[in-house]
Amino acid sequence: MSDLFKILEEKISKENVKIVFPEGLDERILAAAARLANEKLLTPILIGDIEEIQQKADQLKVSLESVELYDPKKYPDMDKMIAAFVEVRKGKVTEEQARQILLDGNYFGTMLVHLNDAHGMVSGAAHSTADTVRPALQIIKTKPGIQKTSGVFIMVRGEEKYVFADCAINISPDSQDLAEIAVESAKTGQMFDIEPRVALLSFSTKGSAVSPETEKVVKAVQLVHEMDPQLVVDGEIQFDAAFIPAVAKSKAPNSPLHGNANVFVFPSLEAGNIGYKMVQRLGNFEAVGPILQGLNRPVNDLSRGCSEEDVYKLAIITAAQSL
Ligand SMILES: CC(C)(COP(=O)(O)OP(=O)(O)OC[C@H]1O[C@@H](n2cnc3c(N)ncnc32)[C@H](O)[C@@H]1OP(=O)(O)O)[C@@H](O)C(=O)NCCC(=O)NCCS
Ligand SMILES: CC(=O)OP(=O)(O)O
Repeated sequence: MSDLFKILEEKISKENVKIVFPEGLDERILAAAARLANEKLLTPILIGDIEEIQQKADQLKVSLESVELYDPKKYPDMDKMIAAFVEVRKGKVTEEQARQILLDGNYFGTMLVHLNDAHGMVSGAAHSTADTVRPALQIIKTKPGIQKTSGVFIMVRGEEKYVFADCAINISPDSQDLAEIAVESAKTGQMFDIEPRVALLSFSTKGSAVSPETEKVVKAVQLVHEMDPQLVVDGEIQFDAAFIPAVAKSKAPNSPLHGNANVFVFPSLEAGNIGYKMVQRLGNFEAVGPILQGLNRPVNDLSRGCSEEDVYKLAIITAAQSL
C-alpha cells in the first residue's frame, strides 16, 4: 500500500491540485493539511473563521504556509456562488435560503468544487456522513450512466488489500444498486492495483437458504453479468465460501472465485458498515476511506473516528481521483 501511495503522490505532486477541507478547525484536518502543503503534494483550502484557524495552528505549532483559508461569512464571490447554487438546485431553494445554506462549510466547500475553484473535497471528521455527502449528491451529482453513489473502503493489512462496499451510503440497496456497486467497486479496486474478484455476500451460498434477501443478491449477480460480462463475480455467497478455498470447495465447488475473492459487496449498509468496522478494529486492518465512487467530481467522507494519517491519505486519494 505504501508503494501505491508513492505512485499516487508522484502523480498528484506534478499537478497543482486544490483540495477543500470544510472542517478547518479540526486538529486532525489542520495537521494533515499542513503536512500535505509542506510536502508540496497539493494545496489545501481550509474553511472556517480565519483568525480561529490561525490561532489553532499556532497552538498546534503547524505552519499554514501554502494553505488557503476561506471564511464563507467573508467570501467576496458569495453572490456568484448563491446564483450558481440556485441554478443547480433548480426551483428547490430560494436565493434567501441559498444565502443561509452556503454558510455551512460542507455546502460552501462542495460549491467551490462545483465552480472549479477546488478539484475535490474531504470532510466528515466532525460531521455525519449524511451531512457530509448530501451537498455532493445535490450539487455534484452522479456521472452519466450511474444511478447511485456508493462508498468503499480499501482494507489493508501488510500486503493484504481488499475492497469492501457499500459501507457508507445506500441503506437498503436493491438488485440494480448492488450490481452497480459491484461494477464500480471493481473499478475502484483497480485504482489500487487490485485485480478484482467480486463476491456479492449473503448469509446463504448458492441456494443454501432462499428468501427475498438472498433472491435480491442472486438477481444482482445476473445484472452484473449483463453489465460487465468479463468481470469475475459470484453470489449469493457467504464470506467463508468467498474467502477460504477449502470452504469454497465444499460450499461452492463451481464458483469462479475459488475462495479467493478480494472485492466484497455487502447486501445492506448495516452489513457493510458493521463489517468494515469489525475487520478494522478486531482484525487490525487499516480502513482507507470511505472513498465515494460514481460522483462527477471527487468528494470523500471521513469517519468521525479518523486519525490525522487517515485525513492525509484520503486527501491524496481524492486528489488522484480528480486527475
Ligand atoms: C446518503 C443519504 C444522506 C441521502 O439521504 P437524503 O439526504 O435523505 O437523501 P434524499 O433522498 O433527500 O436525496 C437528496 C438528494 O440526493 C440524491 N441521492 C440520494 N441518495 C443518493 C445516492 N446514493 N446516490 C446519488 N444520489 C443520491 C437524491 O436523488 C436527491 O437529489 P435531489 O435533491 O437533487 O433530488 C442517506 O441515504 C443516508 O443517510 N445514508 C446513510 C449514511 C450513513 O449514515 N452511513 C454510515 C456511516 S458512513
Ligand atoms: C464511515 C463511517 O462509518 O463514518 P462514521 O464513523 O463517521 O459514522
